[in-house]
Amino acid sequence: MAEPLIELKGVSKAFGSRVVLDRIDLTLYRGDALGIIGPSGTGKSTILRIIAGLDVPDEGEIFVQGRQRLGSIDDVPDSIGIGLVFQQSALFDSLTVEENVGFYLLRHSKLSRQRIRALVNEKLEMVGLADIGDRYPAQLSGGMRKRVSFARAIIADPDNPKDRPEVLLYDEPTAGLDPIASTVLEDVIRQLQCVNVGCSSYAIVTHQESTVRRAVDRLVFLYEGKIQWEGSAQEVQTTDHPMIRQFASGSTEGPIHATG
Ligand SMILES: Nc1ncnc2c1ncn2[C@@H]1O[C@H](COP(=O)(O)OP(=O)(O)OP(=O)(O)O)[C@@H](O)[C@H]1O
Repeated sequence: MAEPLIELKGVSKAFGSRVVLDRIDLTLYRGDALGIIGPSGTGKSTILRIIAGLDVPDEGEIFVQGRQRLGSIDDVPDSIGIGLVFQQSALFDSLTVEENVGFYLLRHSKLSRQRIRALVNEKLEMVGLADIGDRYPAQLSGGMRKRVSFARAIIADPDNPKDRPEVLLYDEPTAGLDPIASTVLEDVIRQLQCVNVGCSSYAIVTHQESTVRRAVDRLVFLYEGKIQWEGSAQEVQTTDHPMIRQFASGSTEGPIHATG
């Protein structure tokens, strides 16, 4: 049995009077490629923020490698690194792509500029954007900016293994990308899981069928604050669970109510 890295037990979260998560139990195991799916506004990003320690639940417990986390990441650092790849790509407009991707290493590592440049180029190549290091964000398409911010999120100091998160959380990494660019990122996500020893598990929030197919092994379906269904990425195609069938077909008829 794989080692549980992060466990949410009875986790609830409300914003004002709106209960977004209602006593959720969810475990992320070592080696997991977990997909979190569900209609918009059902709390998928909130779960990622709670796992990352950026948000604190109103109720429930969180265990990281069996040890209870008390408070947020600012209160007590976790025993493992957890990285969150945000949904929105916030690049610095006044910096080049190379400076954006190398931003963290330029400020926080002892690596030479030359080494950082090589690492930046490697990451840009991984996301299919070689040779754009000297451009500025304004000169890129929205999809390119998204891939640059992805490259920035996965760069780490190779001389400092602690710098590389063991758990990566992806919030809609392929949203708005064309099918080929999506495939490139889905492959990178898998590659990071398999190649880098320290980066063995991830959870990914997605609405893209191709991302579920290519980058996910296990899935949970979230609706009305609860995990309504759990299964493998293959089972999502075959299950007769009415919510999954409705969600997969995009029908407005069924147990899921369209929200604004
Ligand atoms: N900081 C906050 N303050 C108030 N409400 C919030 C906050 N964060 C999230 N919410 C609300 O909580 C609900 C769940 O948001 P969340 O972003 O987790 O949903 P989601 O499932 O990731 O949605 P989507 O698929 O559209 O990205 C939404 O109704 C949202 O408006």
